[in-house]
Amino acid sequence: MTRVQMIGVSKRYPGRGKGAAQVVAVDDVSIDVASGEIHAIIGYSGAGKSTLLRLVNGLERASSGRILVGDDEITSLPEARLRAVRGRIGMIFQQFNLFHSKRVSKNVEYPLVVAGVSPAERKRRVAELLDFVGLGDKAEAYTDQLSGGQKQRVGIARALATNPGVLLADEATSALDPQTSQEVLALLKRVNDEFGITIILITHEMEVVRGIADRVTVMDGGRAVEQGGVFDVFSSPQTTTTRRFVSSALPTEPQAEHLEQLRERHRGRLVTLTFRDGDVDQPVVFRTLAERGVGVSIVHGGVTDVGGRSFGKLTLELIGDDLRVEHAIAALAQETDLEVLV
Ligand SMILES: Nc1ncnc2c1ncn2[C@@H]1O[C@H](COP(=O)(O)OP(=O)(O)OP(=O)(O)O)[C@@H](O)[C@H]1O
Repeated sequence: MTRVQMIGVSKRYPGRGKGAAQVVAVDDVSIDVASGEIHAIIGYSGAGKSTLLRLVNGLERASSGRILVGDDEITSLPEARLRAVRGRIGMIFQQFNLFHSKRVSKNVEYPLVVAGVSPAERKRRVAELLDFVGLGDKAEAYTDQLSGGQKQRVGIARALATNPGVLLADEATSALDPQTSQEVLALLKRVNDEFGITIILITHEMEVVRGIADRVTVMDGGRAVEQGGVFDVFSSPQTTTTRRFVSSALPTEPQAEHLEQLRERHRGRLVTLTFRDGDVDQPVVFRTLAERGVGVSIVHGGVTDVGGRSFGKLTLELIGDDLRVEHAIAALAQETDLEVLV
């Protein structure tokens, strides 16, 4: 069980070219990842995600701030000690980073050879790991004979070989099709559930966060701009970056252009209701409208699952006499999160 603490971490690179300003890739980021948590770091290209991950496993040194992995302070360890600590930090990559000319078993065995494990124990462990990732029958195959999903399974088996307390995943499912991506995410969830391994995954895909993460940090321009439980962050986004992510994967209110089209087809009043994990009883909404003699049709939105809780935005067209519609809106506004689209 391993906690990972990043405290005020920054990484600055010298500017490229004479007189160029330095690049602040990571800017005063603090993230406290609890032992056994799955923490997603999300952000667009250039936000500083990969740099932060390289600082956590000590591949690069932070310019300032502290990083602790369990009891080891990565930011102050000499290189020789860092090598030992890296054995307790597994890592998987978007492009899998396997040895293509080697058999699957040799890829998985490699970290055990480096760690000086005996041949008999290596053989036992490799068989156990390949069984765990569902590739027990592929031990003698060459990795370039495998599909993308199978290659990532080999990557996961290799990352687990030395029993790490933490697994770092760098865009681990970005090169995979949606179905295979879901299978790999399910495997990562098993790694977390069965071995209690803390997982930090960086991604630009909302589906990854929505599917398996407990908490999320949103990065933008090197800074952590939002942080918290997945449901809390995505159901009430505070920054433009988070809102853009949310709108790519969760139901939203119709955006300006779409709203125009909706108005052409729907002449009644348009309102958007937000539902957060059962805080509003949907039947109550429809009963309130019916009791007030207001007709309703759903014109946009939906309800979906975020971090195991339900979240939705429904845009409704309210149809009927103006006064009745006004009263219905006033009544709903008392009980729900309602926005009148003007
Ligand atoms: N070695 C380096 N030297 C100079 N600048 C760098 C270096 N590594 C990263 N950067 C810069 O730091 C910023 C953050 O890059 P980083 O790769 O960490 O972002 P990212 O969020 O992981 O994006 P991507 O998903 O595209 O990799 C970028 O502006 C990048 O150009």
